[in-house]
Amino acid sequence: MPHKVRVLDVSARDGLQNEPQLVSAAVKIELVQKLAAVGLQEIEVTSYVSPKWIPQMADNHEVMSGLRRDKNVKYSVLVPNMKGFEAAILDRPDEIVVFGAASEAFSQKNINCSIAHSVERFEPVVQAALAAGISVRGAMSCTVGCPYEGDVSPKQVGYLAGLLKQIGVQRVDVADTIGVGTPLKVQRAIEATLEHFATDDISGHFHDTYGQALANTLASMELGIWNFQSSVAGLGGCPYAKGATGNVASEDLIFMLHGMGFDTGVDLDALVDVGVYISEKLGRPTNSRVAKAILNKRTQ
Ligand SMILES: CC(C)(COP(=O)([O-])OP(=O)([O-])OC[C@H]1O[C@@H](n2cnc3c(N)ncnc32)[C@H](O)[C@@H]1OP(=O)([O-])[O-])[C@@H](O)C(=O)NCCC(=O)NCCSC(=O)C[C@@](C)(O)CC(=O)[O-]
Repeated sequence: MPHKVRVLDVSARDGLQNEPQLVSAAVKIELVQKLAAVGLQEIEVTSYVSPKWIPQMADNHEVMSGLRRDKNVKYSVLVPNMKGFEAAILDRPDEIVVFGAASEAFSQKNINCSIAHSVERFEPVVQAALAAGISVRGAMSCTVGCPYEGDVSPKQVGYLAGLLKQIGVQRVDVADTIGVGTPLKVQRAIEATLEHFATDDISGHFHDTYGQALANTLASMELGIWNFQSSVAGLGGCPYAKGATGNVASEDLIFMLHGMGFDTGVDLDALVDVGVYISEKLGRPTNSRVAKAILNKRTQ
């Protein structure tokens, strides 16, 4: 078991990117500010991708430049290529995220190129970011299962992790994009990643489609992993992973971690209110079971 944990909230990016109705930049800014105010130290804010592919993220500049930044918070953004990097750098993110996939089919659907080509595209982005003093994370989608190919082997995960390491990516996310992972499969994916990255440099990013995300979190912790990503109110999904639901809810993850005696630095009650804020803006109830329980208790 690790001695500490860190939670990175991805709701403003992963959580909202799949929403069919455009959410205003003002609401996104408010969401990010509220997440920082309740104690989250890492927040994924937006992505600099093609607005034709992901219209919800077209306001990336407006959102990033509209933030009142907290110096204790690391603000990250997704960047798929140099065009995205050139736009992102104007907004001075603390970290950029290049995003690849362990499955060829998902790579093609998501970023319109093969795994090998994606890494060629990432290389100058990584070099430019590091030269500018910006940290670089690599997201690895479909590390246990792919919506197009089915099971994904640890060998495929190790292949991508090795390529990302070679081009200078500093830390990586092991993502279960469609939430089909179960604890032992997730451990195999993490072990394949550990051949290239240190325990401290690996995060778990688990979608909760089949209700396995917390079990997968615990299984990752058994391997010493202590960085996890989640989304307030359990928002999220990728437009290229149909049927997959949101990330594990930040409220659920933090409730579990607090229950295990970890200090996340996050005020859970206040985080529940952030989930209520964004859920009301989206016009539907929260997906977080912990938030529902806390809200029920408040009305008793
Ligand atoms: C990667 C590309 C851009 C390649 O897209 P492409 O069509 O192959 O690229 P292209 O270079 O041929 O350019 C085509 C058009 O896109 C424009 N373009 C090109 N690049 C950019 C850019 N950076 N920003 C803005 N515009 C851009 C470019 O200027 C051109 O515009 P046009 O001349 O047709 O008007 C495209 O496929 C894309 O944007 N895909 C979006 C992928 C995405 O955002 N997916 C969701 C995030 S990943 C995820 O959710 C998974 C994760 C991370 O959460 C982990 C997990 O759970 O799995």
